[in-house]
Amino acid sequence: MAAGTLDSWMSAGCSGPAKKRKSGTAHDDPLPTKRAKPDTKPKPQESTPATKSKPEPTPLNATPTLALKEETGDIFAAPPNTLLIHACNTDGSWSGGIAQAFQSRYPSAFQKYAEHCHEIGGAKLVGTAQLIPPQSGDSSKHFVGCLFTSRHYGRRKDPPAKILAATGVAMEELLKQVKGFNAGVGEGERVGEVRICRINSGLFRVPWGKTTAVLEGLGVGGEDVRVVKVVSPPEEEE
Ligand SMILES: Nc1ncnc2c1ncn2[C@@H]1O[C@H](COP(=O)(O)OP(=O)(O)OC[C@H]2O[C@H](OP(=O)(O)O)[C@H](O)[C@@H]2O)[C@@H](O)[C@H]1O
Repeated sequence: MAAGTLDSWMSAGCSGPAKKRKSGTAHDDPLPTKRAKPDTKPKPQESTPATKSKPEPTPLNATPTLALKEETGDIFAAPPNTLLIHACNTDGSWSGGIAQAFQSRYPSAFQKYAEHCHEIGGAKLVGTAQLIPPQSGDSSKHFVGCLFTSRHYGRRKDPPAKILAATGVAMEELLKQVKGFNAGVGEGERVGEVRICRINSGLFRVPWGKTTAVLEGLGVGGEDVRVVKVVSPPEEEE
């Protein structure tokens, strides 16, 4: 299922949500199905009846998109219930880059991730996400969000276009998982702040600006999460 979703997302140009794109990009939406209702109301002060051929302007904020707020600091120095997001391979390895730091801080979350990879594994996981709630054995009460953006790691990592396509659908899925999780627990247990590192830009070698464009193109109209903090160490400041 994930592969089909990913393929359709890629064929849509890898620059925003594929299936659920609403009215954010007017130029490639020639059939405004949402406005299919016949307009029976008389239009006051319509001077030229021939205005039908004129495209209706897309209302501002019709589809809110994900906002990224860049900050410098330590992503892990976060309040309880913060969700920390990073990019993962599907091989069950957090052995390099920031993933290694996740493994040492959240060994129980790592176990959940590794089990998930071994149970499902392979191509089926690419373009999906895993929300891991705080685990009692871990050092901080943080959620870990895994975006499966490449099947493998190292020299066998996926090419950038595929990683970017997987990133969009994986993030959409993660936001849905957050909404589902929040709906089932009390206020004190819900996901609070959401943080992400500059995913894909290190070992996966995808320029951060390309990932930013994908994430900022995601529609978040129905989601609990609309803002994500991008927290980077000082040496990455631009
Ligand atoms: N300790 C630290 N504290 C704070 N920020 C740190 C940091 N270390 C690195 N960063 C920054 O965090 C961003 C992402 O860079 P990364 O290279 O981590 O990840 P990526 O998303 O490109 O690639 C994912 C694959 O890397 C991993 O390692 P393995 O393949 O398992 O070996 C995974 O498992 C995946 O497979 C960049 O801004 C880094 O500067």
